[in-house]
Amino acid sequence: MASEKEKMLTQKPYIPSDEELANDRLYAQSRCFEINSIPPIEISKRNDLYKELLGSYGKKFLIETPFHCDYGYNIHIGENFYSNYNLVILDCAEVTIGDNVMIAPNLGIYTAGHPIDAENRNSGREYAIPVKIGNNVWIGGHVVINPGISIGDNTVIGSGSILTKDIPANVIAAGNPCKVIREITGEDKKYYYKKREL
Ligand SMILES: CC(=O)SCCNC(=O)CCNC(=O)[C@H](O)C(C)(C)COP(=O)(O)OP(=O)(O)OC[C@H]1O[C@@H](n2cnc3c(N)ncnc32)[C@H](O)[C@@H]1OP(=O)(O)O
Repeated sequence: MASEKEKMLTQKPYIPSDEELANDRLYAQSRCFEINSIPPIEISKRNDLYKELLGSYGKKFLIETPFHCDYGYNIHIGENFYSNYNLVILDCAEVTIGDNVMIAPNLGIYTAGHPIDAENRNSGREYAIPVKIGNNVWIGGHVVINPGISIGDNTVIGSGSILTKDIPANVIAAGNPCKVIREITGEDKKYYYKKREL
């Protein structure tokens, strides 16, 4: 019979209070506590702990603190990753982040959820669906990414957005719910912000 962890990792409903999963979370929470307690000047010590926690990572990354996650081993970040303060990743399923991704403060990536029906929900089961962020994506502050969402390459997500559906490549998307505002074109190469020329 599949363990609760196997169920979690294969997108089946699972019981998160299971002992193996509770121990895995305790390990990750303890690592996050250590990471968040390290003075910013000791950045290489902090990065060594991130490397022990994360599933995979590129040669260059900077994840400001505080940082919080559930398991760590389900998080895969590409080359040249930057996250500002207070990144929260509920990585019950895999969270795959491409190369050259920049994240503003207070992003929540939530792979997990609970059944809508109260009786099912009270049974203690939850589910987790992977999240995927492409290459060269910039995500503004105070964004929430729901379970199962993917964001295409080169896309910009506006501050305060709630992602309930996949967002394609090469667009600006924003709002609650997050929708495409416009495509990014060659014209954008001329400016850095609202017709301010580079
Ligand atoms: C890595 C870091 O730490 S970054 C530091 C943190 N910085 C941020 O979080 C800033 C994020 N920036 C934004 O959200 C910006 O609004 C951007 C980059 C997404 C868009 O900027 P612009 O291309 O200049 O878009 P522009 O201002 O022309 O807006 C176009 C339309 O989209 C709307 N819009 C733009 N941003 C958002 C948003 N975040 N939420 C909802 N609507 C938005 C505008 O109101 C406008 O609507 P209208 O056509 O009805 O008037």
